[in-house]
Amino acid sequence: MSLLQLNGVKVHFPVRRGILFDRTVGHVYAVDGVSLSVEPGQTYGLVGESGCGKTTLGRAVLRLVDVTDGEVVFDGTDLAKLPDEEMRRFRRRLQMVFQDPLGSLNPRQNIESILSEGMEAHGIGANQAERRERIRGILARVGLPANALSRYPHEFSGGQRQRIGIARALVLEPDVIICDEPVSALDVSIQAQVINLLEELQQEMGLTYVVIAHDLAVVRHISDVVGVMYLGSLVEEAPSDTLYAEPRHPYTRALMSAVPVPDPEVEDNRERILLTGDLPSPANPPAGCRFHTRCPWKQETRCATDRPELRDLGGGHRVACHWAEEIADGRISPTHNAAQVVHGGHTEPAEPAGSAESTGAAAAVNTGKTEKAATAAE
Ligand SMILES: Nc1ncnc2c1ncn2[C@@H]1O[C@H](COP(=O)(O)OP(=O)(O)OP(=O)(O)O)[C@@H](O)[C@H]1O
Repeated sequence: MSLLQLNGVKVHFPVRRGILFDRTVGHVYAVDGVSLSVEPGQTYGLVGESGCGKTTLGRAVLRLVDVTDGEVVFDGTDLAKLPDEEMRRFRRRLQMVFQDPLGSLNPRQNIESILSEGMEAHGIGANQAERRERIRGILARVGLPANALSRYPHEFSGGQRQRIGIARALVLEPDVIICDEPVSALDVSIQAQVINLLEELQQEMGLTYVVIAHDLAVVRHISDVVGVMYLGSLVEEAPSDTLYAEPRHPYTRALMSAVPVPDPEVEDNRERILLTGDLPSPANPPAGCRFHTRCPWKQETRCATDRPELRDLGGGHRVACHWAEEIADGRISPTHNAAQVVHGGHTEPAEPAGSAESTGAAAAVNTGKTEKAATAAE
């Protein structure tokens, strides 16, 4: 059985107006019907552009924001509708590690006090001496010096502060840790150390992770399963290796094509899908497929009218695109009239504007390549 299962989770924030902010004039559809499951001991990676609802989804699992609709089933109990009093029993078992370690640590508390706080609240340790012993053990395990106990957050480097954030979650002996952009505030040289630490801790303690990140490289390394979010919904989900080898949703393909390849020769020749246009507002999402306004493969039928459900392609690979198979085998090519092909930074216009009806505009100059480089016309 899954340890954590989300069924149709929605988080809609009301947009209020008026002098007293008492008039609801609309909603921000931050999370709009997400279903996924996370198995015990697994890492589920959640990726997507800024504003797609990743953080809100993580916060909804912990009930830090109210769930508008849907279920958050943790270890057999739906947390979404649980009264606050009962939710307290589960709080300890679900912890979060934040992006900005300094911002999430009280600068006036020393490390012992920061780490003791949650333990006291959850009745862990009979007294302070016992709690201190436990904190010492955890600090050593996350690679911090013993004298860290009496020091303050500003005395540590960024990487050390993230280790404190991890220790703060660990002292509560959680089952699930939601890591929200755990390394994006850190130097690249430090990122791998923190990721490795998270992996080691997972193996030793049997932890289950949900790792939220905009950086595909981070998620790839650490995740068993990856879910890609766009404008409040999951558009694709697959075992990590499958997703990276065979991305099926146009948005996932665009995200992947933006990741640089370390080999300069490959990097110079590889093609990229450049998405133009801003992410639409989650307060006013497009009808039909939410990605259709930026999708190079947009079709006249269905895309603007029918919202695609996540459907199973087999082997745990799910995709929310009406045309995933046709795009994959080349039966559908990019359809817009402002296609660009980017070769290692050199931009060449494809067919002249107006050739949209020749649906192979970008494909024509991409013959034999796996990725189609294109920009959306809108
Ligand atoms: N409390 C709130 N009230 C109203 N709107 C909110 C609230 N919290 C988030 N939003 C909106 O919900 C949308 C999703 O935000 P969220 O922070 O979950 O995205 P994200 O993918 O995690 O982005 P980032 O990586 O920038 O944090 C955004 O448009 C955001 O402005």
